[in-house]
Amino acid sequence: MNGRVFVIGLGLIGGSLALCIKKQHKEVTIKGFDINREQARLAKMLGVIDEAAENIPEGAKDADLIIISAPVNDTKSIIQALSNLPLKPEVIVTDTGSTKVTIVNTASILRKQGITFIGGHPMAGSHKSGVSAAKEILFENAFYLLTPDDNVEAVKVERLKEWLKGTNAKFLTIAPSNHDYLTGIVSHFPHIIAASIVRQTEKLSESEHLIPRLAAGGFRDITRIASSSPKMWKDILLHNREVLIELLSQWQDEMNGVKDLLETGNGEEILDYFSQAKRFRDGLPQKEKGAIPSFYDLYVDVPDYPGVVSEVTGYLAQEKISITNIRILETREDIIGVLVISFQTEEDRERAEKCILSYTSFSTSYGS
Ligand SMILES: NC(=O)C1=CN([C@@H]2O[C@H](COP(=O)(O)OP(=O)(O)OC[C@H]3O[C@@H](n4cnc5c(N)ncnc54)[C@H](O)[C@@H]3O)[C@@H](O)[C@H]2O)C=CC1
Ligand SMILES: O=C(O)C(=O)Cc1ccc(O)cc1
Repeated sequence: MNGRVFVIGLGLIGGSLALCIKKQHKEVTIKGFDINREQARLAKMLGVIDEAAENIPEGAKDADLIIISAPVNDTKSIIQALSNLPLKPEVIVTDTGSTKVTIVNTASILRKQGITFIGGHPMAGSHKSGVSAAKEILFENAFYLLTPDDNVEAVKVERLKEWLKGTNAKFLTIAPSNHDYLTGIVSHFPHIIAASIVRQTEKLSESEHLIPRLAAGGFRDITRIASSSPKMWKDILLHNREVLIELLSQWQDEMNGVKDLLETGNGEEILDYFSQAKRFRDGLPQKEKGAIPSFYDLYVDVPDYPGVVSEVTGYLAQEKISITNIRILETREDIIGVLVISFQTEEDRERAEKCILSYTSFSTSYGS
């Protein structure tokens, strides 16, 4: 496709979408604007956008596609600002916000002026923020939820999907309220729980100084998302209050149930509690990237001798397999047990496994 794209909010998601669009549609010109001039400057320097706009009116006036990728409350104000501007009549305006009801309602102001707004939410990301974390592979295989109104022509939705084809995401159309309910369950609520576990641990560590050093492995896995942008999550919680309040009530009942199990000390029921959780967790589709994306992790059981980590990464480098992350699961402090190496694609993980098995006798697995 040819034309002009304007991205407002040049962070992780806006930057990644700009990269995807440029990869697929080489002829387009991508302009960007960020309220934080440093992010805009960085976006231009990294080649994420072609030009930085001075302000929203300048970037919006001749755009064929406008993508708003700011925190959800700022998205509301940006929609309001766009509604006061002369836009191309055929422009498509979309957003990437993690909530949809409030945003889609706010966008009725654009619809009244004959401007097409299609709510969007690419359900992949990370706890990192900012354009420097942007990558064109971020949305590969992830769900990309779209919430067009009934009066949006199907051809416009198809055009938006064509613009976003380079994401290699799976598009799914859904009603805004259903969106907020479902993402409340699988994405927003887990963020509250992760933050609450970290906060409880922080309080307890005031009197137990060993806690931060012991908080490895599972603690880090379950709390990774507590390192996400506080501003972004403040906005999301405020937009999805009702759903989250209901989920919190259910969670409190769930926790009271666990407390009862502990008080009665019924081993059979405790076993059943964990077994049922394991059954559902193990049954989740592994190839699917959900709201909480998994990277393609390879677990390598390594013996503990000096240089074992660089030995493994050296083999991968020889075969030109890039890794996105590497960490050590410690079974005992200072003793390497398992290396967890993350890859961007499933294919890279498979190649890496073959490579490690051919050079070493270490055992490997995909975890689950
Ligand atoms: N981080 C994630 O994993 C995901 C985030 N989202 C949603 O996408 C949106 C963007 O998130 P990220 O890119 O992660 O955040 P980010 O923090 O990396 O980037 C947001 C950018 O928007 C800019 N911004 C804020 N107000 C602005 C305004 N009025 N005008 C222009 N720029 C403005 C900020 O300066 C920042 O550079 C949010 O609505 C978020 O809920 C959706 C999917 C995943
Ligand atoms: O880092 C993670 O695992 C996330 O949870 C990413 C994420 C954040 C917000 C979304 O709306 C969708 C995905």
